Amino acid sequence: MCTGRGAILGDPSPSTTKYLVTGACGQIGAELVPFLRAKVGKDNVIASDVKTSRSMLEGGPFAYLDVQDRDNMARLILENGVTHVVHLATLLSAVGERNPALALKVNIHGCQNVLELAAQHHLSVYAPSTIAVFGANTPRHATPDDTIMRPSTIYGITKVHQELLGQYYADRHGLDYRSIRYPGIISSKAAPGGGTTDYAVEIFHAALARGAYTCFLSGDAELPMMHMADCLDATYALMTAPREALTRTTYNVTALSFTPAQLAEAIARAVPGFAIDYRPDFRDDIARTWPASIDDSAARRDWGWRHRLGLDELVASMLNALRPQYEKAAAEKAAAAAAAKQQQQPVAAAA
Ligand SMILES: NC(=O)c1ccc[n+]([C@@H]2O[C@H](COP(=O)([O-])OP(=O)(O)OC[C@H]3O[C@@H](n4cnc5c(N)ncnc54)[C@H](O)[C@@H]3O)[C@@H](O)[C@H]2O)c1
Ligand SMILES: C[C@@H](O)[C@H](N)C(=O)O
Repeated sequence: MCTGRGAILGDPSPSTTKYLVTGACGQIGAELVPFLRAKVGKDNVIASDVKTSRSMLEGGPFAYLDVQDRDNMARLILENGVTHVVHLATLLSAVGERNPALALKVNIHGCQNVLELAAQHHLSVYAPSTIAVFGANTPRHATPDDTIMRPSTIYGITKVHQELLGQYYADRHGLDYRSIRYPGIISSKAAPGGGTTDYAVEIFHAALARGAYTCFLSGDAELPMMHMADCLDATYALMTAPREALTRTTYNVTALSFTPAQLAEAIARAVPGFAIDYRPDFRDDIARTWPASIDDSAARRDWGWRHRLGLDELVASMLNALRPQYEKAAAEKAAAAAAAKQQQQPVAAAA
């Protein structure tokens, strides 16, 4: 049996659209799921993952789904009348290098299951790709959409596979498959899941907690980046763009590029005395193979992509979002220390 709706991503009308989001509890899903629910109604977005959180359970429908389990994925799709799959379940670059066998299984089989079921049941698919599809012999500056793709990480290899397979299903089966090659995504809600660009989130927590950060990339490792607010806007813009406006299945998208040293300087302007030092590890070697900047002119031309946050706005947004939790923690710590001191005083006086 097919659900047979022939859904297209460009038609997000609340009455016909039902999203299944895989890997929904990760850095991007934790914000994309509420964002989509605000657009199409909470019951029309089924979140799924192999882990969960209180906010995910309270926010709307949630199902356990290991993307390697094709039968369970099929059951969820058919029982819920799913029309669109947003496929986020992936092992990122650093965790992928630590466990390549698992990354191959989750990333390759997960993507194959999504695409096969989508073709069979006439669903649409949005599945992000990444700058990790590029490699050491790709042009590093203003990297175009179509260029050399010989990645050095298992993550990058699985994402090239995803891009090619998505294109294949679009060509051979008319599948509405859409993808953005995200740069590093910077956000304040969920922690990043183990990538090379994670430093650009960790640094804000360290600045507020300790006023100092030891970076696992070198100071001059320039990479393309984007704030989550821009990531959500770009994602929804591509998902809802009219199909006839699109000239490709996978688009480069970026907002800005910076090095760890430049980010640290911008943070120090807002957190006086903030200091950074560098202890590069294997992730620095990965970063050296990725683009420093991206040409996203096709996205800007075809579906009107425009980013909103530059470096200073991004830094201000992250610090404003995170500061209350660190101020609360500091106040609680001070209150606990004062209470402990008070308890000790009568003992000291009696002695
Ligand atoms: N965050 C970024 O900076 C970034 C950049 C480029 C591309 N992307 C892409 O965006 C997508 C989402 O990335 P993210 O940053 O949210 O990743 P993440 O690591 O934060 O989240 C991935 C989620 O997948 C889940 N997962 C792992 N194995 C699973 C399995 N077998 N079945 C089901 N779920 C499983 C994890 O529990 C986790 O919640 C990925 O396709 C990634 O390649 C992310
Ligand atoms: C860039 C991206 O795909 C992810 N943030 C990683 O570093 O692995």
